[in-house]
Amino acid sequence: MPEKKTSVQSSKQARLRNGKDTAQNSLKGQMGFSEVLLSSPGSVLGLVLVLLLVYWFYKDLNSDAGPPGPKPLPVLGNLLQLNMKRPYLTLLKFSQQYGSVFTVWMGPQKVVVLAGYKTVKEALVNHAEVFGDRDAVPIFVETQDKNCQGKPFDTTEMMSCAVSNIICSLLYGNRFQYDDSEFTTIIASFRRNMQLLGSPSIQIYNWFPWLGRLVPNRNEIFKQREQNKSQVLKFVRKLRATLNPHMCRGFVDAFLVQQEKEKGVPNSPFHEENLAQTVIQLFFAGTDTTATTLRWALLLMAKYPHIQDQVREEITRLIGARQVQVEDRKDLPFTDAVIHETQRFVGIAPFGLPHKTTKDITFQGHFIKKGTTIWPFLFSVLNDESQWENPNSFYPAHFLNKDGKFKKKDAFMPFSAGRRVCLGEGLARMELFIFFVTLIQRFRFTAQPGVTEEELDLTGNVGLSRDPVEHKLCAIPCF
Ligand code: HEM
Repeated sequence: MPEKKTSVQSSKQARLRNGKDTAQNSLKGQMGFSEVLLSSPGSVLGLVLVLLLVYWFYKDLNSDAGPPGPKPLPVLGNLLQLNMKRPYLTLLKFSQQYGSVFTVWMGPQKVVVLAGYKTVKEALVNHAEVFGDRDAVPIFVETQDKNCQGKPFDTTEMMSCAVSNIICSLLYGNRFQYDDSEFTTIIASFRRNMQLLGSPSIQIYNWFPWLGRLVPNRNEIFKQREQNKSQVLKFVRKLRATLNPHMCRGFVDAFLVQQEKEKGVPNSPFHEENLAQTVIQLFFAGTDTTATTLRWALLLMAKYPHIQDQVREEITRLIGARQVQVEDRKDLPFTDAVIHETQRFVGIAPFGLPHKTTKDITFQGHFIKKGTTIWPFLFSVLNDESQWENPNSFYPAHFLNKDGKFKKKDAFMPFSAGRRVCLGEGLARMELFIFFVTLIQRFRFTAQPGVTEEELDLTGNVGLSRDPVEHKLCAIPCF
């Protein structure tokens, strides 16, 4: 495959990813800490009082030894230096300044950030035990208890429904029609929760959990969580009523069968609360990540139609119109490379999830205390210049050798690595392949009329994950 066709230099994207965007873009893109607080005037007075009260508590913020980093302010830490809409850009700049192991203070919370492939791999794989604990995220802890016919459409709902149905099949042994109001209500409620969880005010809440009810989105999350839980328990009741222990329809059935066996066992984990939480977590972890990656993939295909043509040509040549199977992956190296490059390029989970050290460790010459919050900075691994030829471009050739065969890359870590590697990696990879091939087999994706390919925006918004900015695409049937 000619290199010219697969290397797409997106200079605007490159500047953004390097944190050197124009003044105009950074003004547009930045939402400062103070702006977020002032958007909720009722909380300002309370916040000032609380800040004064806790000042003495954090006054020795600077005295803790550990990896270097930008100088923090008392209580606020480094928040004022942080681009709240694109925090990964600030962290990339810090990593250039302070090296691959550095400290930032997210308000009063000390975070050690691990940046770049070599460092993240050394920590998560070579020291898997020490860096393998999950750190608690306050908002998670507290809430634990069409047919478009070529017309422009927002890909969000369609993708969420398709991917959620996979999780529904695994959990309930059942999938839903896209117009089933029970299903669309669940999807809408989960999506709203995802938006709230990724909102700047909830990020601030996670650093200052004592703000509690002053953060309005937190209260809505609690309400949504309760709704999600009662919806899940409603499904569980239906499944319990028709349970056949000899024919499990899905995870919930298997759980209920085990619950029956453990009746009377003290402290058995097989109780209703655990079941509801597990189902909710699998929905959260398994829907939005995969659906958003697929939305990015289609957006990239609309942006770079010559790459889309190459994918379709390969699919048509090798599997034609028949239904794709997982085993076809090995025969579709270019398609596989495009999917991998999509995941690398978009870095859907820029910071992974927080980890915590299980004991004191001296890592790359820096002392890190037991119990320190660790951020494996996956975005920096997926953009590490020492590992990727064109880190700032959408360049499927990253995953192809000179003969056009698929080439594995160790620095491909969108699912993280080590003890806490994504539980759903195998499922997600399967879903991405089957959905992507099926969609490209049947439709040509383009920008909506009046929007040029150049105008399709690849900037992305970071909440809980890195989402594409709102956009519409056209899906034109290929036959
Ligand atoms: C493109 C899709 C996906 C991406 C990019 C992704 C990425 C990640 C990442 C970066 C983590 C954090 C790992 C760490 O802490 O080091 C994670 C954790 C997790 N993921 Fe995924 N994920 C995806 C899909 C899924 C799916 C489909 C499921 C389930 C069905 C799932 C379930 C989980 C769970 C349960 C965890 C927590 C594991 C733990 O705490 O040990 N993920 N994922």
